[in-house]
Amino acid sequence: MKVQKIQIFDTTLRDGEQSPGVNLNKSEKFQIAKQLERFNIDIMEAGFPASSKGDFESVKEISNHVRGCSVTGLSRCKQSDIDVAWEALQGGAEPRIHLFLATSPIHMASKLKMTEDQVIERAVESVQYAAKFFPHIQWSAEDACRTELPFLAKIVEKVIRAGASVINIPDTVGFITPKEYGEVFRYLKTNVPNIENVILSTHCHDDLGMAVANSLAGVEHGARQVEGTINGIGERAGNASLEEFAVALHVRKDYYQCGTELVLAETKRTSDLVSKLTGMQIPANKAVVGRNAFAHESGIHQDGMLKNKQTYEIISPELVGVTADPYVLGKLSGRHAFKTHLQKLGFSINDEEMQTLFTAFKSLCDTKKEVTDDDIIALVTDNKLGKETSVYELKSIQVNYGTNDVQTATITLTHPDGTEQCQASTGAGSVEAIYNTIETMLDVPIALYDYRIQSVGGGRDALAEVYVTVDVQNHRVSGRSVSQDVLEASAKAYISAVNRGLVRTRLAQEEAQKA
Ligand SMILES: CC(=O)SCCNC(=O)CCNC(=O)[C@H](O)C(C)(C)COP(=O)(O)OP(=O)(O)OC[C@H]1O[C@@H](n2cnc3c(N)ncnc32)[C@H](O)[C@@H]1OP(=O)(O)O
Ligand SMILES: CC(C)C(=O)C(=O)O
Ligand SMILES: [Mg+2]
Repeated sequence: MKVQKIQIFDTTLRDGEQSPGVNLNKSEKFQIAKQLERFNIDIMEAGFPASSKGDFESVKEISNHVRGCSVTGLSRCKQSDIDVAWEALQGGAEPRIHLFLATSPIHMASKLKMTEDQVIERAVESVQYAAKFFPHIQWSAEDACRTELPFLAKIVEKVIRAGASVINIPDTVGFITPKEYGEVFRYLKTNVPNIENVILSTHCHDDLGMAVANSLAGVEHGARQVEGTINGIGERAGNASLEEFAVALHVRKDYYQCGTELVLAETKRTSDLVSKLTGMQIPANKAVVGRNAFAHESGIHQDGMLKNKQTYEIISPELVGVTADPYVLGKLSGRHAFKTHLQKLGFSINDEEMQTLFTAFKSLCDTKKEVTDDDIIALVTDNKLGKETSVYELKSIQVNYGTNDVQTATITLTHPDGTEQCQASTGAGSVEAIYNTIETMLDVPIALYDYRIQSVGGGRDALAEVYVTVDVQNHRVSGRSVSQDVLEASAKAYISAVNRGLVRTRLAQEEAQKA
């Protein structure tokens, strides 16, 4: 099967920056440009040089330093814009200008206040003027998809004759449907002489959620360049999302018989960088790059995936550089996924334990939105602890506190072997004094990793809820306790984490012996 190459024209740094609220500085634009180079895009629209001094500087810097692709800048059909664009782009490897002029009746009459003939004349003279400097000229018919087709064909013919080598057909307001967009390309191909000598390009906006579908329809009807942005950012509802487009072509190569030369493994990294620097968050359910794009939560899907990934996965996450665990445990998960997750955490569980743990897991899911690995470890260790008598237990606690005193805690603890011990130690604060005292009585070294406190309920009689995370012999475990008293809750949470840590250590030793 012969696969036709589709050129990727990335306009994240121009149309993407037109997203309300996005304002990239020179260094941020440069960082994105270097990542786009690694992504191996074909053409990078680095900005609109005549729009501001800052954008001019950015385009110039990118054009001088990016070598893996052709760099372009947007320009109105205006000599002064073209001059500024040449100044910014001339140092590049393959300088390219992107000229545009609106062709729809509403844009010509209301915005440009020009007749059809004046628009043709302006477009032609601008292309001819730009051709004195630039080896590559792209010309765009802004609002092409609301333009009368005979006029569109007429102006396209004239600008090709004037020297444009790429003709872009933007759906500027995201209005067209895939079938109609395909028709526009078909019409131009049959009505414009010499059109086979130029590259036809798509540029679709997502106002009706059809930007990627329209781009694909353009490709089906002869477009060989596709414009879009990373994460689909851009003016209003944004542009065609390049990662969605490229992955659609890759996965459905059998249908489109076309492909890009993007390094798809760089997709996630590129998307994350653009999201971070633009401040535009990626919706969790966004195709290809959303947090949930490769995650399976429901039991039937997880079971299918565990038996054969192809049951529910049409894109392999590795293809686009995603490494996250695809199985999300939640209230809709089933036993197969739960057991597999336990195995991944290093626990082999017999059928009887599995029954108890799965029931405990389901009731935890009813009360907690997100069940983490820490929660699952706590479930397993608590299940063991429930049957254990050999644990540390807090018998009594007394704290001596005063603003001018050294804080001292006196604690009585029962050891796993049943013996009782009483110790006192000091600390910079009451909680530290408690933890120092407990540590002097433990047989294993403990490192406190995290301590959090919150109140449960309101008013004077609110309860204190304390979460503690500790490291016990290379195992990170958490403990929790609720009490009317902050210090008692702190001590109990700590001891609960220590007990879990000891069980966790022993379970790991047992697993190692089995192996
Ligand atoms: C569909 C798109 O995405 S097009 C790109 C949109 N991007 C931007 O506009 C971002 C950058 N723009 C800017 O910084 C400013 O708009 C500038 C610097 C380009 C121009 O600013 P100003 O000179 O103050 O003009 P302003 O933006 O208010 O109006 C645009 C002018 O350009 C004219 N114009 C619009 N498109 C074109 C074009 N393709 N070719 C020639 N003239 C054009 C308008 O008719 C208007 O002219 P007028 O002043 O004679 O009425
Ligand atoms: C400048 C052009 C190509 C554009 O962004 C549009 O028409 O949407
Ligand atoms: Mg646009």
